[in-house]
Amino acid sequence: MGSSGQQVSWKLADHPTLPKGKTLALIVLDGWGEDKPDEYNCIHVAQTPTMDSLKQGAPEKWRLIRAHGKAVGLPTEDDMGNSEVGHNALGAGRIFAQGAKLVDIALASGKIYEGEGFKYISECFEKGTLHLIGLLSDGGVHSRLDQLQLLLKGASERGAKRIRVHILTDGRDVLDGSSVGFVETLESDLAKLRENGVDAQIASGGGRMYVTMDRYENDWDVVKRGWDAQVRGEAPHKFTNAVEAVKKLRENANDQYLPPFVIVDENEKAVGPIEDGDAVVTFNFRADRMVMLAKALEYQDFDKFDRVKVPKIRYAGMLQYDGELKLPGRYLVSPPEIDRTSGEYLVHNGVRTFACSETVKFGHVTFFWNGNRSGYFNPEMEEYVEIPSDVGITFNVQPKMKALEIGEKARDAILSRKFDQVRVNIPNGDMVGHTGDIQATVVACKAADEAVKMIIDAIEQVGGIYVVTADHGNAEDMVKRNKSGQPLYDKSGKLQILTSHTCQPVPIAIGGPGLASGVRFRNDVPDGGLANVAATVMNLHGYVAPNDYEPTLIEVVNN
Ligand SMILES: O=C(O)[C@H](O)COP(=O)(O)O
Ligand SMILES: [Mn+2]
Ligand SMILES: [Mn+2]
Repeated sequence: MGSSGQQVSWKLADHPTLPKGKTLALIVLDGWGEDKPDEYNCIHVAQTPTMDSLKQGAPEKWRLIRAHGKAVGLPTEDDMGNSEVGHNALGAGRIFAQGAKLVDIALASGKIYEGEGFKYISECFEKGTLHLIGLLSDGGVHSRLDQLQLLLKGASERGAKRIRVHILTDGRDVLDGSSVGFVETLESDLAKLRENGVDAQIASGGGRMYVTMDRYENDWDVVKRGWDAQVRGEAPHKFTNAVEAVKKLRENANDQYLPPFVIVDENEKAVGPIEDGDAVVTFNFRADRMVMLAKALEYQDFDKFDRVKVPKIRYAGMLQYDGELKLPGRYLVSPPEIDRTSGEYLVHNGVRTFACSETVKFGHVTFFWNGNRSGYFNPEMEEYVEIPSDVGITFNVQPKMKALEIGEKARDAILSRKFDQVRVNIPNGDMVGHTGDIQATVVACKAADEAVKMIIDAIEQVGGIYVVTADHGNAEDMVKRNKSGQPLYDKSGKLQILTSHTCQPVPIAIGGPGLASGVRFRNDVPDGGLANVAATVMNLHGYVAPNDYEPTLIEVVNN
């Protein structure tokens, strides 16, 4: 059954000319966009002979596709792409209105306050405190400040009398250093609420990569540090004012890595630990970096760290973060219903699938790829392999990450001939790009290129096909620029480093000895984007995609 309750016909039609049974490697380079060559384009600076040679195949075997804005279901063309929406589009073959947009719509119409989730938490407003936990920035990747502002206003108008905000500073989807301004804005909003008789304050905080927002269970200590501050009111740093806290802590760390702090009153008492009878909302719409906290808040049996205190709360996510685990059970906005993904179709049609990445991107080629569902569709047909990521480091100190190991696992899976599709995410360009370290990102891009070579070589050996693409840009531009493209400097003359993704298109290349002659990119889908890749891949497996999928990027010409 489909999620709409309709019977789904899983059988795919045979492609009129393309054969089945070719081993296909599907390589996603994370954070690998196309941009003009200059010294801040780390992909250009790095030695990337494999990707360079693929580019020689343009326009028939190499082209660019869109990976940001409306092409991936984001609200506007100014929204950069990200891994969630990118892998959702790649896997699902259709464009779904994504969390950012769904929350915008629910807030604008007021429907957010009419749903089960809000009713559930609002029953605590009379006696308890409303806690809002999430990423404080306007990055639009995991959360957005304006959505938090509307929620604060809406909740207070609907009876919340005591509100505590637990902030996570960004500097990863937005410029490092911007956290101070976001905290100032939030403080002035909370002051206005106080003037209107609502007891509203920031209660705790910390940098997103060090506090709370780990993903795919890479390092539970990150979540524990947040728990101690948010729930227990305990942290190594205590301040009476959040702006002062962030300014002070920034002396020794950047926004992403600020240590945890709590706000205390004049008696050194934490102003907002979470207590019995309180309501909690995690206001990020994106799933991956909220799932771990959601588990800690929701599960009775929980053994990932000692929570010490487990208050009886009413908890809702901004969205439901995991459709398979139904986590959390209560949420303010229904998530996009990403059903009938290409992975599910292909498994039903006998395509044996192998997927692999290292921990920090593992869920991208599994969970996001499969429409935000954890687990297998059919464990007999699929194998997902996770290579443990390094823990407790910033990736500029290990820019090669596990690219080689991912390449080896994919190579072995291809050579085993046990799989029809071998799918990987190679994280380097993105994870090192986010650190803002240009030299390290150059090393990262070279390592990613070497991993691609290893996989393509294996495909050569088995007579298979490769598809190489990316989920969004990052490493191809490491500086903030003005409208005419010139790098920007701050007041002290320092280059403004861009740690975030970009709005650039990404490459897609096809090839390999198994690619039937006459297969080439069509030139009648000039606006093609990530969502067009699924139908393309289905063709290369010998099938025609379902009618409602975005059109394939390839055609077969007689030669
Ligand atoms: O979560 C992150 O690391 C960033 O906010 C976005 O990066 P990703 O979309 O590539 O994961
Ligand atoms: Mn990504
Ligand atoms: Mn990223």
